[in-house]
Amino acid sequence: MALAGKVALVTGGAQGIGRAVAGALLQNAAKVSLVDFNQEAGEQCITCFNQEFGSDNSLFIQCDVTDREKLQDAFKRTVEHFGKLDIVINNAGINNENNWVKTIEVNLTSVVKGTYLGLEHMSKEHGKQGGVIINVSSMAAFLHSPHQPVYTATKYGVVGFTRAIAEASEIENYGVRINVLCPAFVDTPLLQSIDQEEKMGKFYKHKDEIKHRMSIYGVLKPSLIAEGMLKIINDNSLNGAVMKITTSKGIHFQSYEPMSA
Ligand SMILES: NC(=O)C1=CN([C@@H]2O[C@H](COP(=O)(O)OP(=O)(O)OC[C@H]3O[C@@H](n4cnc5c(N)ncnc54)[C@H](O)[C@@H]3O)[C@@H](O)[C@H]2O)C=CC1
Ligand SMILES: CCCCCC(=O)/C=C/[C@H]1[C@H](O)CC(=O)[C@@H]1CCCCCCC(=O)O
Repeated sequence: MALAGKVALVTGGAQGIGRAVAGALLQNAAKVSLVDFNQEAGEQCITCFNQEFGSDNSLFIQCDVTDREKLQDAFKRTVEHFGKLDIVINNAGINNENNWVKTIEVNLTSVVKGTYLGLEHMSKEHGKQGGVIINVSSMAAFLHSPHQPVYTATKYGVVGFTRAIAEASEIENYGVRINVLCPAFVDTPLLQSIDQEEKMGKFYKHKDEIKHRMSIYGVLKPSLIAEGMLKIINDNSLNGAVMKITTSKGIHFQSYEPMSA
């Protein structure tokens, strides 16, 4: 998919990985709608983007992705503003083992909802022109952490859901490619949650073990995740792909045994 003139919606786009991805899309002449609940970070981000890429190319929509009506409205406003939708990146995520219900809502339920909304606005089934959806999981879906059981569960869930719906898209000829990206540790504000007892809950006492893992595995730059994201968007052959990004192997793909039945 050539990026110039394409319209992307990025959840959690105001900071961290989402912001890096949005910046890379704008750099490649796409238009971007940032959907994020952090008003301050969103406004700050859009001010920078307007200065760097021109004021007609990005839009900030304040929205909590767990609010289904608001998320639906964010998709609608993006299409009204830019005239169409080509790319959806379901990236918003949190690390909160204390409020684990919220973690499931943000990291998994909202990704499912964002995928279905993406299909509603891009699938040939709905008379639209096709597109690409990328859901953000984590290497936690392959190397679980005893200190983040619910976060781990949501990231396993995102991989399973994405692979299954990608196959449905192929079978039903939706014209939408759906893939999942699994980064190892990335240098973003999310990592600060390790030092927050109110987020780590009873696993707070293990924070040094997580930090030890970080020192072993290293910490990636958000720009590398953006590079992986653009690779998925540009490669029209990818559907149901599970991209992993680690310091040891860089950008690579998980392979699976073909299903026998
Ligand atoms: N930073 C890391 O080490 C890794 C992050 N990931 C995943 O990457 C994704 C992005 O994470 P980061 O950029 O690191 O985090 P971050 O905390 O830096 O940014 C997340 C963004 O999502 C927004 N957000 C959170 N909850 C929201 C909600 N309910 N509604 C709307 N927006 C919401 C935040 O306001 C923030 O702008 C997440 O899904 C995370 O699980 C995956 C692997 C590693
Ligand atoms: C603590 C909040 C940030 C969580 C970031 C994330 O998604 C974490 C993943 C780690 C998981 O919780 C346990 C880990 O060790 C994960 C990172 C795994 C990196 C593996 C890299 C392997 C390699 O380099 O080959």
